[in-house]
Amino acid sequence: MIQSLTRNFSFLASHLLIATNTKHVGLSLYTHTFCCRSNEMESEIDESIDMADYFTFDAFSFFTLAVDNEIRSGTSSNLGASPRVHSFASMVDIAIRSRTSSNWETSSRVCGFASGVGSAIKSRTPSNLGTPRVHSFSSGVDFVIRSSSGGTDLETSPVHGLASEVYTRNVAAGSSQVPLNATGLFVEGLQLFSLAELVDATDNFSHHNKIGVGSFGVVYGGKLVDGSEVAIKRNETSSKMKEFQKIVFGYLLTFLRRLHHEHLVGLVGFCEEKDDRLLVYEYMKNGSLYDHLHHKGSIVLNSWKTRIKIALDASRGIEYLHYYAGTNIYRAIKSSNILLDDTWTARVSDFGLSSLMEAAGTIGYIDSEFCSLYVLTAKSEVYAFGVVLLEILTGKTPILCGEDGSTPLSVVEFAVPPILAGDLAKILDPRVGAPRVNEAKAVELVAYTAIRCVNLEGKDRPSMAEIVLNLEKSLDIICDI
Ligand SMILES: Nc1ncnc2c1ncn2[C@@H]1O[C@H](COP(=O)(O)OP(=O)(O)OP(=O)(O)O)[C@@H](O)[C@H]1O
Repeated sequence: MIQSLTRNFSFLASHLLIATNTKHVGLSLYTHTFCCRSNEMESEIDESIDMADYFTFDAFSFFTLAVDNEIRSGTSSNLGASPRVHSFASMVDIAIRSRTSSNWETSSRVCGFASGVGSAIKSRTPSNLGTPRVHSFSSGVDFVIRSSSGGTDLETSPVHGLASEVYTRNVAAGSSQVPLNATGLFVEGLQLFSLAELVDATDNFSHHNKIGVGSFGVVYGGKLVDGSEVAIKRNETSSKMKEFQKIVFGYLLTFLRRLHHEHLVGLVGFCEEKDDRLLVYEYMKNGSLYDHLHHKGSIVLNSWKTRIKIALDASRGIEYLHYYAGTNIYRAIKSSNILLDDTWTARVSDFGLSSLMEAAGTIGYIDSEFCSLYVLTAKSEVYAFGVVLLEILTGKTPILCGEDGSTPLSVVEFAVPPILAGDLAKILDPRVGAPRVNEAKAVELVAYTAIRCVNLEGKDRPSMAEIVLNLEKSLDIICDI
């Protein structure tokens, strides 16, 4: 058991390095790489590792959660019996903060931790993190990774000790399969639901309660015992996908629980029982922007002021993800992921989630530059948001079916040439009607921003901060009327 644990921990630590090595590509490609590389690693380390062994990934998540929680709590150890982990966590925190001045404050410490260990290992010189203990920890990880024999000296290594402690705690908590359930304490800020509670909330996941299907699984509307309405995403997917979701679930939660913003759809809690993994979100009563633009034809959206306000709300949510959450984990900017609450305030949903389930994005929103360079950046997300702005202006879907069997056209191809030619009126959604004289200036500013977002090269596109400024100006103009 001890050898197996150590072997698995080394396997997982190897993936930690892969994560840091691919960080520039973003999380979605990281997860893609994760899947591909995991097979290679598996055979390098021990061919007998099978899917059942993946549960230690959750043990690893548990560990990072515990460390992270310790760092944030800044109080006496929640781990109680483990002051060593507490002081280790503090040390990692200091190391991470001293290394960069900026967004570690708000970004995921787990990511920072991975980066720190990754670069210390790669340097293989006295630690560039400044603290020898971090370096020696990373050396320990390195040693375990490199050792294919599972030799006895691993039993005394700090890595083994940590892994062992994590494992013991999981078993002591009564669940070797679903450690996060047993340690809900460490998923601070999220509610842990039992499956029975969610069965009750959704009338046993009835067809009547089903509100959609996405890459994570089926979405149900439900009501909790306290009367609050929620949207519940349940992993009703293939068994292969379920295995993958099992691996990434803890990782996903560590990201999502940190993200709070008035223009993001909040994650309320989760449930993890046997093969079931469910995410419980705030309920967005008025559905998606996509549905209103392309299916429902809601009269509420038949005003330029409302459309610009929705665009601004969404841009603020994405700006938060880019700058304040310190991570480009959002790979699903599209109008179906911009949801509207009961006050018609737009909130971005699915951040993080789609990035784990998909490699690059949805057709129609994929950055033109990504198609040639295969690298996703914040500017790829700006491109996708530009497509959303064009949908808002034109009322057209991202890909327009060709008339009379002609080749389908993207909304970018449809809208950009007339805008550049100064013929904006030609492409505006007729349901809203031509902007009045004073409105025209505001709508023009949105159009001008949109075409900059969909520039072929990322360097010519604006930042999310500039987009927010332009949309604020545009809304100000229209509100002054
Ligand atoms: N919090 C929510 N409140 C209300 N409806 C929601 C909520 N989350 C999702 N939905 C609805 O459920 C449907 C499916 O959503 P989901 O986010 O799972 O997939 P998607 O965004 O359509 O696709 P993908 O997962 O590929 O991005 C959407 O049409 C959306 O309108």
